[in-house]
Amino acid sequence: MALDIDDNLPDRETAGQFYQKYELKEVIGEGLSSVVRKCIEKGTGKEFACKIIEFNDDNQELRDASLTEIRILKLVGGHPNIIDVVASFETPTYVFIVMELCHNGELFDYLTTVVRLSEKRTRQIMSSIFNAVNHLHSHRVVHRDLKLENILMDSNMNIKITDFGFAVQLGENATLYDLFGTPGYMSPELLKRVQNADMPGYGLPVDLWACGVIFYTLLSGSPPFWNRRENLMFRMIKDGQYTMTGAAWDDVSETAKDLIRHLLVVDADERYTVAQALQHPFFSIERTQRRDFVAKRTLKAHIILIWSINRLRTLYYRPQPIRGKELLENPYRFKSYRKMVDSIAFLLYGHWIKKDEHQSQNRATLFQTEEKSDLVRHEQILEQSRLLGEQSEALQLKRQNEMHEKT
Ligand SMILES: Nc1ncnc2c1ncn2[C@@H]1O[C@H](COP(=O)(O)OP(=O)(O)OP(=O)(O)O)[C@@H](O)[C@H]1O
Repeated sequence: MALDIDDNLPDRETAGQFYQKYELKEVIGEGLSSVVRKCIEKGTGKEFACKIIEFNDDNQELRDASLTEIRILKLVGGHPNIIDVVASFETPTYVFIVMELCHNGELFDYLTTVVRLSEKRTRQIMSSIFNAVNHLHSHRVVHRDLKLENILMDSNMNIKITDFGFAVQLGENATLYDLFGTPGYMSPELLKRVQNADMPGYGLPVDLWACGVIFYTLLSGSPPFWNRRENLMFRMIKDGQYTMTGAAWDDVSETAKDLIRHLLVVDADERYTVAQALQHPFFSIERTQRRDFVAKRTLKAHIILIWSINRLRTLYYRPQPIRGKELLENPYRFKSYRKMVDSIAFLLYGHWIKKDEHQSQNRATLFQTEEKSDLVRHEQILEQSRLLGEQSEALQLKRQNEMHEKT
């Protein structure tokens, strides 16, 4: 939603240099320490995003951090999966970072609309993320805040890593000690170090842990580590306590799960590096599919294809019988009902719930949500269930009629 663009705009006198070149437009995002607005380059009419960081005399730390962010962005710029910075401006009270504009927003919002992604789409996204991380790590830059909200999508749905506010460039053999990041994505070694000064520092592997969390969340629609009580969630992280069971994982390949297991490894020395992740068979599936023409294999593929089409057709005309008792015990077993339960849960809670046997996790509460079970919601739920029920009955009837016509 576009906010009033005259609210809290940096004044034109102090930020004259910026205003000579750009015109600020509506707010498109907000962080803890910044506001991001759309802006137009006056000479060309091109659209960009502008991150505006405001600080006062008491907050020189924020100013220094913003300047480090710009330095790092310029150092790693030019990679197709890292946000491009086109200009930056400093005044005594503001820093402006002008970046390419990502029209399709955050990966987080995209995932919220589709609930979870196919393995194929996840492969494309994770490949882009790992390629970007590979580029960062080749410069010894550790991002420290990789998460779904910091991964943007441009107008072609290409992935762009952004928000380098916590990023640092490590010296040779240097390690880090401070608490930076977002709770659900923090690595065990970072948490252990913060709680115990005798523990060694942390480094590049924290980004691979965060990649594991993102990977897991894309495939299942829920985060691997979640508990309403943060200290319990931190315990789960430190123990590497997560599962890949439940309906969401049924059709995920062993290859994908194997890569997740190599990323969510508590011991940072045992965890995959980004180079190892990129070499994993999960990413060679598409490469191996592009093989040379072999007549026997092609014939076999065609036979399987025809068999599958016939099977699908049979399934369509003869829908799987739904037994009442089974439906009551495990509605998720039936695809048609899975969607209905999801929609009702979404209306009730205002966010997606995790569908595993414990019913204990949900993705969005990790990023704060409130239960929205007021009267209006209940009305909506009843209406939604009624409509879904009608739709399902109508579909069954239609199929039966089609069956009759065919026989
Ligand atoms: N280039 C861009 N194109 C489109 N939207 C953007 C762009 N850059 C940032 N945003 C939006 O603005 C939000 C805040 O930006 P960013 O994460 O860089 O700010 P921040 O102050 O560092 O945030 P945080 O407090 O989460 O660390 C992003 O999550 C995104 O929704």
